Amino acid sequence: MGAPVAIADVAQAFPGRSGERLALDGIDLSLAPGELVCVVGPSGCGKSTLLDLVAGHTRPARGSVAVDGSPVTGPGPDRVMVFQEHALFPWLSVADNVGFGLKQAGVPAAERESTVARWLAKVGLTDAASLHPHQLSGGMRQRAALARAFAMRPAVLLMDEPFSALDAPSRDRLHVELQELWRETGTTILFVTHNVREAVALGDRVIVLSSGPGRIIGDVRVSLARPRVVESERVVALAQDVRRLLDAADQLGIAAPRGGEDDHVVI
Ligand SMILES: Nc1ncnc2c1ncn2[C@@H]1O[C@H](COP(=O)(O)OP(=O)(O)OP(=O)(O)O)[C@@H](O)[C@H]1O
Repeated sequence: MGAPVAIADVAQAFPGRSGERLALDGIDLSLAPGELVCVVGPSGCGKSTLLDLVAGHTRPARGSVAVDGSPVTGPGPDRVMVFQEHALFPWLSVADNVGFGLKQAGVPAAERESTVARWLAKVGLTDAASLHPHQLSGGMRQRAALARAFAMRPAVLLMDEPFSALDAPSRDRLHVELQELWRETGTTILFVTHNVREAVALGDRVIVLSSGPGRIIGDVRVSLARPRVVESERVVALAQDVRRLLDAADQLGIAAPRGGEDDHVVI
């Protein structure tokens, strides 16, 4: 079996005003088993495009994407995505949402029930099992989405800015909870964010992307003790180093994060 994620010389292009426009170029990235890798970069640098390629929603214009040694040719239950918007089904209870993927995968009812109960307990939603998504807070909804994703035991969990819409206290709590769930399950995670501190707080590595087209300009190993929080002094210091990388790329004209309102990268 190969690396959980192996991306080799990938480019992706989309139709632009004057022909094809490169969104990603020369992307080489491998994740080790159980690694939590964060990808950070300015708005439009291709972070979601990268996740879509691993999820199999799109095929690369060039290069290859493989998961556990098999080329990605389309979506599959081995790759589960968690989005900024929770994407829970509003007409299903929390328990049925968490069990939805298991049901689709043909897991027998008894096993499904015990798996759902276990995951609801892990994310602290046992008492909310019969509620519907509109009855939950934003943090509870994202915890339900996490439970649904982890319950599938994916080879790779793909996370696209899952906590960006939350208030700071909920986000901080979920940072710690995610690190606990990740440690306990050994899941390989590819986590996309525009928040540099979040990337440093969560990642074993932080992959820094430039934009226009998205290229890897940094691969920063983070070896601080866990669980980490975004306010920790050492996280803030390392986030500043990453930010300097982005600024240097900007000055060299190979990235486009400008300080100011339009700069989507936050620290
Ligand atoms: N389906 C598509 N058709 C045309 N262009 C696209 C498509 N998807 C993405 N793009 C373009 O590719 C580039 C990268 O987009 P992508 O959404 O991956 O960036 P991002 O880093 O995730 O941005 P953000 O942080 O704002 O979510 C952008 O210029 C975007 O306009």
